[in-house]
Amino acid sequence: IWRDRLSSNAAINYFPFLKREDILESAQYFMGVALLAAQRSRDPSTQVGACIVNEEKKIVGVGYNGMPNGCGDDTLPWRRSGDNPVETKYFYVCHAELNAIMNKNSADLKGCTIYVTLFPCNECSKLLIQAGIKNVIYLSDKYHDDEKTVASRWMLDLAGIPYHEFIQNEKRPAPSRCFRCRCFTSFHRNKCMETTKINNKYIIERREHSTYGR
Ligand SMILES: Nc1ccn([C@H]2C[C@H](O)[C@@H](COP(=O)(O)O)O2)c(=O)n1
Repeated sequence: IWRDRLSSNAAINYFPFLKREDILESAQYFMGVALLAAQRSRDPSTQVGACIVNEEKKIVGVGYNGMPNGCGDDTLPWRRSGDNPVETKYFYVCHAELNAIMNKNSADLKGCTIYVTLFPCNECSKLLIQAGIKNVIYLSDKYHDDEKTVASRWMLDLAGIPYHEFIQNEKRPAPSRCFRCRCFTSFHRNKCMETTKINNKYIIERREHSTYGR
């Protein structure tokens, strides 16, 4: 019981190999990066972020929707509709996926996964397919029934690229704890490591103990 009451600072002295178990999952981290990137967008109605991750789970490209470089955020229109389509944003804005691909910091994107806050449109899916991206994880699908999205899904299906909605992991399972000492170090779930400090040195011994009685 007294170990339960130790502050985490004190606990690390008694259990030098103690590590945090309730860390951010990798998928949440990558979608989090995409959401953060989206906050850089100047689009007043829809901000989109994309994060491309390679097979080693390394981030290799991040982007958000914005006007092309050098074209000026204050010059081109941000509105959605107008008498003339030339006066709307749609002819100009670079999508998050395009920017994430163009910002890539690796030789190619073959086998990568893209985490994107909005389902890719048909133009973006063409880019993703041609870039060799193998998996799409999206957050919002608010244009699900638009013709562009229907065409997008068709192409992704034909190219054999799976797409999955990102599911927020709201209720995480409690991290496993040692039954006896209640520490969070999963590898000794039933094997408690007793640590004693003798002559300023930590002596660590493993003690088997039963799983009953917490
Ligand atoms: N997969 C997508 C889809 C759209 N975008 C960008 C393009 C526009 O800036 C904005 C959509 O604007 P709305 O029609 O909702 O006013 O989102 C993107 O980057 N990636």
